[in-house]
Amino acid sequence: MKKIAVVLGTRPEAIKYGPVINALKKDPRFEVFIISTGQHKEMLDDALAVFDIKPDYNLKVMQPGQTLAQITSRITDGLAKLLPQLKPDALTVHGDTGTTLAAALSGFHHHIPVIHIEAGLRSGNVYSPFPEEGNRKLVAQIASLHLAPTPGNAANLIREGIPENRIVITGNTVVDALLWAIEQIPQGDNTLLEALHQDTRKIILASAHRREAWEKIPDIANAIKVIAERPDVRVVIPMHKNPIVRQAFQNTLADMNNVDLIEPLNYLDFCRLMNRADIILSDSSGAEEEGPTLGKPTLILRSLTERPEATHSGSAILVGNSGEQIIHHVCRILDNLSAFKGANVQTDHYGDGLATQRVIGAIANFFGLGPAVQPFYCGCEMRPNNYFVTNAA
Ligand SMILES: CC(=O)N[C@H]1[C@@H](OP(=O)(O)OP(=O)(O)OC[C@H]2O[C@@H](n3ccc(=O)[nH]c3=O)[C@H](O)[C@@H]2O)O[C@H](CO)[C@@H](O)[C@@H]1O
Repeated sequence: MKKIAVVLGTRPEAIKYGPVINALKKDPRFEVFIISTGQHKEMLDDALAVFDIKPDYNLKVMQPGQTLAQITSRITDGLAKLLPQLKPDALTVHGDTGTTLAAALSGFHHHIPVIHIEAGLRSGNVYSPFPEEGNRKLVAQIASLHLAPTPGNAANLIREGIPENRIVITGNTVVDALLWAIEQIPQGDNTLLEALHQDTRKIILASAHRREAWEKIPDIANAIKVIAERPDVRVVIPMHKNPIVRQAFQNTLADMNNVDLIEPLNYLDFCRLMNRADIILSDSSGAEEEGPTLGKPTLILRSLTERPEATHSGSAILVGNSGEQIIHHVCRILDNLSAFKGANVQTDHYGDGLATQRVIGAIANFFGLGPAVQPFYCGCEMRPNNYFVTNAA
């Protein structure tokens, strides 16, 4: 039996790891230790609870106003105490957060093979997103096994000199989490969600929270205000816990009666909300993957992305964060919704719901405990819809 240390610290890591942790726990070939760094606090615990997961260890690094240097040093320090006791055969990290980089570095320091899930995403600009692009590039240099969600992600790694036999294309486990979540029967009442299902207006799910967008959030909020003046729309904004983000939305939108400024939702309710939405307008990486998977017109509030599959096929569009562009694109899609719904929009850019199985298979194969895995192939290049491109004004 191989001992696997799973390290995570943020809400999106919990969501994307959820199905993987539960599958690893059921697999008799592995013994799993879940180590939370606590980089996000409440949001992480809420997301883990959805998958019924409790960390075995918590490094509790979160402190108000902490710097990247402090996060990194507290995590490496905490793991330096824990890893020699646990003696794992491998350490898994996910994506590109501060937790990801610090945990990978700790694995390296202790000569423990690092398995990188969601490897190979690249925006091409090391400072954008910051620090995530740098984090994932650095982890690629340390990892022993690279689990790339898409063929494009694998190609990025090969271009950087990572040996092909260390890369497996798995699909993204967020698709597995999402497909599972929308099948779940809602627990408890969410009166807003019930109301939205009865509401005949067009529902826009909007959010923005990225570090690089903080100073633009007032512009984004002003653009949403203009859009919300249309009588045929209702805008729902689950606000991130960050006070800068909340203040900017509240200052501009608190008085609008067709804008709902709400607290973050648990993952199951958030998936129901995405499923009800007619348009998703967001700078969240999760939304970039989840929106196109649900076949929703997804407008990305960024000027570059490390997830270009949906924008290449035309199922999503990069609108940047200038108010004028946001208003233009949202109104264009609002006025063409029936055409979008009738179009054969590609939904399998990021996965087919079998990524977890491939991730577990690839880890087993890495240890010689199972056969090689058949890679995920999304056919992105083969089936462009170009909905947004052909309909661009
Ligand atoms: C700061 C940070 O950690 N950023 C990372 C985060 O970005 P990302 O911007 O996606 O992070 P978010 O904190 O928005 O989390 C997104 C996830 O949370 C869910 N959700 C969102 C709102 C809500 O009210 N309830 C809820 O459950 C979404 O369905 C999604 O799965 O994850 C990405 C991987 O996916 C990484 O590339 C980013 O570096």
